[in-house]
Amino acid sequence: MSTSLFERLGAEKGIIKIVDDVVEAHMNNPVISARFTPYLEQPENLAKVKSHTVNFFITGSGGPQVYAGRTMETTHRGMNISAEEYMETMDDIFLVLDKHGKDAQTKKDVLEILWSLKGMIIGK
Ligand code: HEM
Repeated sequence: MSTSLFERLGAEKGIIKIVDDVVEAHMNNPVISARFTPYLEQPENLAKVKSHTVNFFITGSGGPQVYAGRTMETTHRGMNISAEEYMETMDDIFLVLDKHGKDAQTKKDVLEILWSLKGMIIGK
């Protein structure tokens, strides 16, 4: 029997660590940091966005259905996110998955999810 992506990402604990590291990587990525550094001044808001993102990946990877945040289109509407910025977020995510020792199949599964979301996030 194959292990779910949720399990391979380390279940809730593993996903929390991955999201923490990805957000830190975004804060340090010069192409997209301006989108994220303002949240350093709003710790409560940052915690809420992080917790929604953790729940989004728990739900989307085959864990319990817990996502209660907004849709991807609603969340990113008005941000006018470019394809380049989207590629940078993906790069950050894959560097973190490498750092956490995730295998090629796991990264492929994550890539499939991110690829399917791009039309809901870019240029809105
Ligand atoms: C790679 C695919 C992406 C996924 C899966 C994703 C997912 C999410 C999720 C789940 C939230 C929280 C929604 C909520 O709190 O209701 C969020 C918020 C946010 N995302 Fe994304 N996102 C992606 C790409 C991007 C990109 C490319 C940018 C900009 C460079 C971006 C900027 C933001 C910002 C600034 C927020 C906070 C919005 C707020 O405070 O209202 N996201 N994202």
